[in-house]
Amino acid sequence: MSETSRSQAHVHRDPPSGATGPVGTRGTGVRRTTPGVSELVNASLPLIADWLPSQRWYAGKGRAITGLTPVVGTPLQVGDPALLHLLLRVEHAGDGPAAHGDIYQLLLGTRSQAPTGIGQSAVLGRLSGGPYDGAVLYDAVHDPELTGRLLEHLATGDRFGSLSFRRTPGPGLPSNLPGRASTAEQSNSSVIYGTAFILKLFRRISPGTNPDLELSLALSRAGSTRIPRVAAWFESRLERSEPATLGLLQRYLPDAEDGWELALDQVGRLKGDPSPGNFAIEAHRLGRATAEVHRVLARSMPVARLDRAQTSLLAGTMADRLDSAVTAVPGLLRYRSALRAAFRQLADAHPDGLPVQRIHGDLHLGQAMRIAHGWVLLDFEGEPAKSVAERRLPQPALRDVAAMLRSFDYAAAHLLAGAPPDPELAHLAAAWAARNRTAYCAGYTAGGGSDPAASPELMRALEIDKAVYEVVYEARHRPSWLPIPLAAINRLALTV
Ligand SMILES: Nc1ncnc2c1ncn2[C@@H]1O[C@H](COP(=O)(O)OP(=O)(O)O)[C@@H](O)[C@H]1O
Ligand SMILES: O=P(O)(O)O[C@H]1O[C@H](CO)[C@@H](O[C@H]2O[C@H](CO)[C@@H](O)[C@H](O)[C@H]2O)[C@H](O)[C@H]1O
Repeated sequence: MSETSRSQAHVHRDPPSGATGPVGTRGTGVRRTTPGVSELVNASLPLIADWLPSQRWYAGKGRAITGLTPVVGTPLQVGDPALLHLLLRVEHAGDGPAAHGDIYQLLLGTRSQAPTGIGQSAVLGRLSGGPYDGAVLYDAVHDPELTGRLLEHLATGDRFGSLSFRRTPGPGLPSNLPGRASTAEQSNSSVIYGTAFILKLFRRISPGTNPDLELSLALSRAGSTRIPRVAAWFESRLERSEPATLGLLQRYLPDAEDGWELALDQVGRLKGDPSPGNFAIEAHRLGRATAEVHRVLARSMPVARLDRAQTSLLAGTMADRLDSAVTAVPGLLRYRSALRAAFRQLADAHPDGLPVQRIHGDLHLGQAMRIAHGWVLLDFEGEPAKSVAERRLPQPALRDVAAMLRSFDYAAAHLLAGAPPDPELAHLAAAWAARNRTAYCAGYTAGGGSDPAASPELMRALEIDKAVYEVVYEARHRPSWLPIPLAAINRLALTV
């Protein structure tokens, strides 16, 4: 923590409310306070406060931490190394009086010496005081022995106080695989077990079932092969609310190729290759796969029809999101009236309302993996910036289509980024994006999805809404990428 935030933060050193028994209490649901857990948690808090803001998955960047309060601390292994599972409430300067901060999931390892090969960024520091005085505290995601422990708990369906590990029916899970931390750029943290499984540890925790688990389970249960099969998950009761999903174990796809990487490779070939590959065939297949997933979701989860007033409300939500984005990124102000007009036109174009259903919610090329039998979709969590309640609302299925169209645009724009202006290359990149966007929409329609071309006002509003989200996302996480969605906003505003 910086000196400023350290002086403002108050660290609550009360024992975590759910501190549960040592490993010996597994399976019994018995809760008793383990001697030393609260001392370990308390000794960890100052190190956590320093380390948290630099984590990619930490959503409070730019806001000073004003409080850290342990919610539940569960020792999953004692000794050297020890493994502590911690749910921690983080409060920030500027949180309104009704806000209760954000809850984060931490898996903390302690050892007398840091594990070999662990990167500096995974080490929080040396503990001072408490039962592990002098031991190194680190992010246990990077310790294969300790992540192996988690797989054992998932395999046996253990329970530790409020932590429950749950398996789906089917073949048993191996319990002796060490886990390695994934190096993918992501919003959470993942651990890969051999070539068999991948465990996503959700970092910012909300009460209730995470949409990624909810939708992946619905698709798995419906027999869909368009997602990696769900094998297990774990959850915890937070205060008195329904259990919050903490981790999701799915089949790992070891030979899968990431759609974003494939697209960048194809776009890169536009630079001077006389016979660039034809990605449009893949874009078409991806459109079909998206439609297939939508059809299964529409069969297995609730669908509805927004009436006229609700459609206007949907357009109003987009306008509200634009207004907050303008506050965060004032460069959007000059487009505001054109974009608001596009949202009004969406409502006017659909006087009879719109069909809605559960959707992916944050679809892009990086969420699509190409395996031998075709495309598989990942990460049904929705946009990380939205509340879980918002992410669970049924939406027009074309929202996912519009999001993927933005991704083709991103891949093309990536080719031009940072290079001197080259009108010929810009033309080739724009043509690449247009070709693949068209192929994706054609595949979506051929796969039984509703034809995007039949709803131009809706598609434009959805694409604008996504680009507005991206402007804020890039300003916050990757400022050098901000010109990509801003250029799209400029282009879309000119069509209104
Ligand atoms: N089942 C899987 N098989 C292979 N790779 C995967 C699998 N699930 C995720 N990945 C890899 O991990 C990355 C991040 O996963 P994702 O679910 O999108 O996490 P996050 O929600 O944290 O962004 C993906 O882009 C992909 O490269
Ligand atoms: O995959 P996440 O759930 O972490 O999604 C977030 O990060 C994405 C970037 O990794 C971001 O996607 C944006 O950048 C992509 C290229 O990196 C591009 O293909 C997408 O179209 C664009 O939206 C996503 O918006 C964000 O929620």
